[in-house]
Amino acid sequence: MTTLAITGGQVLLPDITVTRADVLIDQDDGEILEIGDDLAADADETLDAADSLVTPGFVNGHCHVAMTLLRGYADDKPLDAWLREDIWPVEAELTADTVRAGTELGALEMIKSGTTAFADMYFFVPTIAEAVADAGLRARLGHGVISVAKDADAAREDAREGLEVAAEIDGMADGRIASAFMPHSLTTVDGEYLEEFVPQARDLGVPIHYHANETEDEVVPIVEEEGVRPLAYAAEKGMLEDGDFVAHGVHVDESEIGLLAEAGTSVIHCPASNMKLASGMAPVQRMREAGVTVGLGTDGAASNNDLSMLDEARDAAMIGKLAADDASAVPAEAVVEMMTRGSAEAIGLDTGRLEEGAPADLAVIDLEEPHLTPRHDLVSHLAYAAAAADVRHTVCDGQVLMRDREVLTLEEDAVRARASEAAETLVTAAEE
Ligand SMILES: CSC[C@H]1O[C@@H](n2cnc3c(O)ncnc32)[C@H](O)[C@@H]1O
Ligand SMILES: [Zn+2]
Repeated sequence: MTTLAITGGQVLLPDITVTRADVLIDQDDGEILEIGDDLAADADETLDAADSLVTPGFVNGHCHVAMTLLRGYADDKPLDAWLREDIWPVEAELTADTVRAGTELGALEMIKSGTTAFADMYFFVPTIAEAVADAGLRARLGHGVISVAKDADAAREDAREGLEVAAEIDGMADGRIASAFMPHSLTTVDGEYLEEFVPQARDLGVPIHYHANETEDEVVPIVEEEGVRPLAYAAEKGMLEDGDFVAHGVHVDESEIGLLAEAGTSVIHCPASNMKLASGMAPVQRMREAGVTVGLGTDGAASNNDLSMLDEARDAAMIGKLAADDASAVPAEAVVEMMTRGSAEAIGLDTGRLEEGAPADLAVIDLEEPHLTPRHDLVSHLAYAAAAADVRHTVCDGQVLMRDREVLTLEEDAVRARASEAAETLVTAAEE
């Protein structure tokens, strides 16, 4: 057995308390062996965590990782115009090569900001899976299915690809990669395709993930055409079951919150994207009080504009208070839970907690910074004050992905150069 000890740190435990301890890891199994005192002596390798906080690796519950290529490409528009006028035309020019470059850039950014697992909906998913496997991260991936503006054959082919990809990649990278069936949203995939393909996804045993209730513009047509709220419609289509997870859940009413809680379908809250696209404020406090599992996600880098879960945590706490008109709503403990165990449970990956027997996915945050001084409350610092640049080390599945701010699984300069070139190629192709 090869072991790794994280020594001298303060450790964030599953009950969101912090204790002084070392963490001993079995690198062969990728599991935490022990959390306790003086564990360095027996370890083959150590990572110094003095003056640092050892947290579970952050879990980004909803992303479009290769959209790093479109960071800063189109800003300051609402969702529908942004997608139709800017994003979808350029995404039509994506290739496996450009998606690989964008995924590597996103993986680099995630590792540098302490994220060890994420859920992702995009195109060229087998290529994304390979890049994720090589970067050493954990992910649940799926092909984003869209039927609008396609003829029936093309729409059915796209949905079939969603299922085939889910079957192909599930379990890749020694189980670090899982899959899901991912219809883009309830308004961009026609009901007939949901009726045909959702049961097939159930047969495959994968969860369903989709954008839901993100804007009012998405709610109104479903109410008008189907006579029910979107999540009641989703339930009718068999898309609201235990293990399923929706992105956004901004415009949900009490009846829909009840449906989510009853079904065991989770919500991934994406506060930065919701603010930037002016989509609205999700009722996070109400959903949590009703028993809905709420995770946190960045959405793509084109609507955020970064993939830092630490930024997302602060945004979630701030907007959660504003939405509830209550400064005690969505407190630090809640967002720290949401960015770790909450997202992990929502997307169905076994991670997000530091305890014996848990997967060894963690981040070490350097506390020796002016903005993290003094140290009254490290949970408060994680929610409100820590930033991506404070992450010193990142470990996933027992493997060190970043040591002393140097990423070991990706060559940073080369990744940035390839991504810049791919972004240029993509935008040029879209303009021709
Ligand atoms: C079909 S793959 C995923 C698809 O989703 C688009 N997208 C990015 N951000 C959002 C968002 O906030 N709401 C809805 N759709 C979004 C992305 O550009 C891809 O086309
Ligand atoms: Zn999204």
